[in-house]
Amino acid sequence: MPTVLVIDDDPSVFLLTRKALDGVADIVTAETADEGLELINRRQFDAVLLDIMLPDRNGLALYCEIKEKDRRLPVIFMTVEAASGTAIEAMQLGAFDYVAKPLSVSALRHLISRAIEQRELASVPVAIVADEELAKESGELFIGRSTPMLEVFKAIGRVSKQNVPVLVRGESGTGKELVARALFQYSHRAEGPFLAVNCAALPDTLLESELFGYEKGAFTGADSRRIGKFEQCNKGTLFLDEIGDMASIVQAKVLRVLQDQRFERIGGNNELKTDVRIVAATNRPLEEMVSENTFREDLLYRLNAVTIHLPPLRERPSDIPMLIQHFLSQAKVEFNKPDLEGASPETVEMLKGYSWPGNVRQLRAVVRRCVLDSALPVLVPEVLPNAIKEELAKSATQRPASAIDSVSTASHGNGQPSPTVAGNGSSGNGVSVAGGVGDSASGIGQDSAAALAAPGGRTDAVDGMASMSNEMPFSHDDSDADEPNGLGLPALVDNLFEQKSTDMYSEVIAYAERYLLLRVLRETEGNQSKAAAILGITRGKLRDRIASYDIRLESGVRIGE
Ligand SMILES: Nc1ncnc2c1ncn2[C@@H]1O[C@H](COP(=O)(O)OP(=O)(O)OP(=O)(O)O)[C@@H](O)[C@H]1O
Repeated sequence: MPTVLVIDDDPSVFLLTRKALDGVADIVTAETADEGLELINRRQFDAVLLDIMLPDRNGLALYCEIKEKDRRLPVIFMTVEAASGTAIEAMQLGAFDYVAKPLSVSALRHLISRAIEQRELASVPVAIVADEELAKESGELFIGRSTPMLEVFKAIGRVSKQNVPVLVRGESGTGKELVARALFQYSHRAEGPFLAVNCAALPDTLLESELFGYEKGAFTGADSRRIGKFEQCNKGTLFLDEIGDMASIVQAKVLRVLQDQRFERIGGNNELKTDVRIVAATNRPLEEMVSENTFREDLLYRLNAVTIHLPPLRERPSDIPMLIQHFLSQAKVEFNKPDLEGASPETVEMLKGYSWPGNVRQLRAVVRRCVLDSALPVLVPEVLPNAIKEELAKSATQRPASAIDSVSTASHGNGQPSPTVAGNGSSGNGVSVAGGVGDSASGIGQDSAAALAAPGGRTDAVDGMASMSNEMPFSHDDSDADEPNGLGLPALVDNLFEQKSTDMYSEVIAYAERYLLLRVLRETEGNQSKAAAILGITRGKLRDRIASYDIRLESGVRIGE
């Protein structure tokens, strides 16, 4: 049974708490701060109920001492005070909750049960570590290690130094503006300006003057000449977000800039020249809009010479742990939460399982909200928004049990392990580069892309998460008789004794290794990159091990004869 420490000099509180927690937890009591601290030094508690006004010390001061000993211990403050100041201070310090006396039995029972439950959930090692150092070095990182994101990074590398317009497509919140910034940062124009205009945010006439400027007297209210973004951005990069929302008159003018880099200010006769690279973004079906005559076909052809597609987050769940770590680390620094340790394995699993309709922007918002809401140093599932819990609960009831076991993996026709097996249904071809841009310039290859996304240390925590989320190999129950299920280990050892083996060590290790490889490859649906990440070995080493155990990635992951 869990144990709750109640520190209060009012014996009636002991009685009440005992009644409230009957059958839920044992109670240990202390009447002074010193007595309470001494008990905490001697033994483990699952929650503390702490009075603010103690005879020998202020409860808030004692709270800080308790946290030094055990920062995961949930502490609930009690007070008779009506002033809001202490409540605010207590919550700022990271108290689990704050209740006013007189206490209600049922509310107290509920609150302490919740604290005990969270303490239990938070008592596991964190799956993802919130790392202040990462936040300091990361700045505006563009994160991704999934195959489609590596394709995006490679495409940025291929085209960033080419002076061509780029069209970035993808759902809202997938990082289209980050692509535009990366294209700018890795271009010859990096010393020039980068300006962004959201075409959907401005009415048509305002957008036109924003982009092209106007002369004094061009229209009522134009008291002086105004320089537009195309002029301001000379020798730089202009990001036109939501280009599908641009009115046709503005489309025509933008087309002219794209064709010969010339334009006039509104109300002006002088033809002006500018040298601007345009990166445009949209989530709208521009081809359909062309057939409906709401978007100019010639502008679409000009813009989509190079197109970069950003995949939605649900198609690249392997990026989620790294993104969580990035946002957690940032929030830890920004919200000044030095005690924040990270996210529990269950929380990470839940975040990985959600569909993220708002993509990375939504994930960022959720992580930040959780950091703000969490009273414990470890983010546990309880702090997740209801929308996530509800969706996961719904999909858990709908998922057929057999789905978990089905492994379908691509392979080369020759039956050899495929070096690039695509998991989770994503094509791995997130980027299409058309016309005018050769393959020669490859500024950001796989390695630099990973470096761009993942400064040192980050992957360890992510790998730690992945391996923790798996079952222990030898307890895995696998009914397929052709494959080792780990359960035969004791029998194997017995057998080897019987045979008077002189090579028991390598035989047992080989058995365990084969089982482990198979289990992890099943888990990743044959995706070797993911498997290598989970195992904490390089892909080369994994390929080598797969070959040496003759594991074939065919319609299922199998170990050969
Ligand atoms: N891969 C990523 N790594 C780190 N942060 C990301 C990533 N993708 C998106 N973000 C963050 O998510 C938020 C939304 O990104 P961004 O504004 O680039 O999306 P968008 O696709 O342009 O959205 P919209 O279409 O709504 O304008 C930003 O805070 C951005 O920094």
